[in-house]
Amino acid sequence: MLEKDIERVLYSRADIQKVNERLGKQITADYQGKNPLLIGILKGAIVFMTDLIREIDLHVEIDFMDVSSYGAETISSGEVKIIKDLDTSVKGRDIIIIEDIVDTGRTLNYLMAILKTRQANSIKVCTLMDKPSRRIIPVHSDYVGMEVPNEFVVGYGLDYAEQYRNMGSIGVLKPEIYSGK
Ligand SMILES: O=P(O)(O)OC[C@H]1O[C@H](OP(=O)(O)OP(=O)(O)O)[C@H](O)[C@@H]1O
Ligand code: HPA
Ligand SMILES: [Mg+2]
Repeated sequence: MLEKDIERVLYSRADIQKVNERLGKQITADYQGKNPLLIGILKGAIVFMTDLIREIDLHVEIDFMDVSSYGAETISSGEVKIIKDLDTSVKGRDIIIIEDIVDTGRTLNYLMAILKTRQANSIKVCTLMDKPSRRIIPVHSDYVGMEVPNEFVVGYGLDYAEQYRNMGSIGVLKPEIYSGK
């Protein structure tokens, strides 16, 4: 039903699962003997994060932050604010920020600036998708699932006007969806 609004599927559920397995193995290898704190960035990262953590064969903890810059538009307003802060102290912890997508880089840049002041032992970033063609602020991601073209993508946690987060695949919407038909 949801996929009828999709013009082009970029990644199927099976494609995404393979990416999650690869990222999970990398993180498992890199954090041997550690107990990383995975910080999911609401709301987009939740679907990815729930699948990714089950591919990590380590003791991990999870927490969430909501730092929002987009309204119902597909273009960023440029404004970033904290909607929900962490419940856990990151002092001395090895933290991994979990994002669904890095687009302009504004959200990640803001998050890094905040988290760097909190004395974590290490800070790394794992993003399912990277859209480097849209970057406004240079940011570094340590684990990247896939690079996506300069198109607005939905599904697997990513929304258009809060819809399509529950679609299993990732794709590009038909233009008529934006024009309200
Ligand atoms: O690199 P940027 O241009 O900052 O864009 C990336 C951010 O935008 C989206 O979140 P959004 O603010 O839409 O909130 P949501 O996750 O609740 O949809 C996405 O989940 C990233 O957090
Ligand atoms: N889709 C959904 N949400 C987003 C995107 C995107 O391509 N880029 C930044 N937030
Ligand atoms: Mg959004």
